[in-house]
Amino acid sequence: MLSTRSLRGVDCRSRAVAQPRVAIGRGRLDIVCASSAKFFVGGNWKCNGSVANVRKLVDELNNGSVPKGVDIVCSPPFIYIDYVMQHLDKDKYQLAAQNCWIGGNGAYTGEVSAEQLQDFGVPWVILGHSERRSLCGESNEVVAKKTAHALAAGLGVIACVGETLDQRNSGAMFQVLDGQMQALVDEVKDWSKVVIAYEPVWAIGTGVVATPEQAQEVHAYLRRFCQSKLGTAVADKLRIIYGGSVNDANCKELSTQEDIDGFLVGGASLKGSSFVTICNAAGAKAQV
Ligand SMILES: O=C(CO)COP(=O)(O)O
Repeated sequence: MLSTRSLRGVDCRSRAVAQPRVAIGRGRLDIVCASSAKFFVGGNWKCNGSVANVRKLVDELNNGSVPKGVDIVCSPPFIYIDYVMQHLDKDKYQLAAQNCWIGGNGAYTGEVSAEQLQDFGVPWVILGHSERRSLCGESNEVVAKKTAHALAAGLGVIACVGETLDQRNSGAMFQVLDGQMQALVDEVKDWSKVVIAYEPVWAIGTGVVATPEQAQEVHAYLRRFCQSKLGTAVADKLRIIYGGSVNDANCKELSTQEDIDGFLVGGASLKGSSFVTICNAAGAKAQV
């Protein structure tokens, strides 16, 4: 099936935009792309949960009706991964870790390697979340090297990027995103198992969600960045998902945006019914 991605006005910022395969009128440049990329919804449980409420959440998720044709990934804290793997309905949900070590196994106390995740059957890992960047000092280069290592170990990577409010307000947003993305471009050879999560730091856990227009502007920018660096084929297939105060009330409108290919959900992923609703909103777009 073919779908259309639009680059409104082909902004700007003097970025080279790869030649579209089809261009049609009204001042909009429409790029026809193969829509083999499934919508993607991740639930990042962060450092939340207890044995009792992880059990409850797993039950709620298993009882929920979620659309086929959407990749849905749950990311519990490491300590609950085994339980979740044993009990979560594998026909509906996949698993992700929230981090992994930058290299292979060895004397790295407290770390979990990508090889161990792969060995244990965890197919995805979230890397470069802003909480790890700010609280654990992970630089763009560290995140990129972790990403390359995890991909080489066979995992899929949800790589997070995003600006702080100060960076946005001071006009440094695109420069910050460029730095985060360029580090990935420098390290990653095969993008087929990468999902980019745009998570503006000011929207994470604040209840202040980006407007659909704000999110779309950045998603389109990130796609153009990838077009110019990696080519149209890679950029069109790359899933760029949005995270930051996504909930069951705002997900539908966000999902209608052209370049929003899914969500990375924090707080609302801890409530089974909300997460299931978000997965279904995404499913509505996936079936368009
Ligand atoms: O950080 C996030 C997902 O990784 C978003 O968190 P919230 O949905 O709680 O804002």
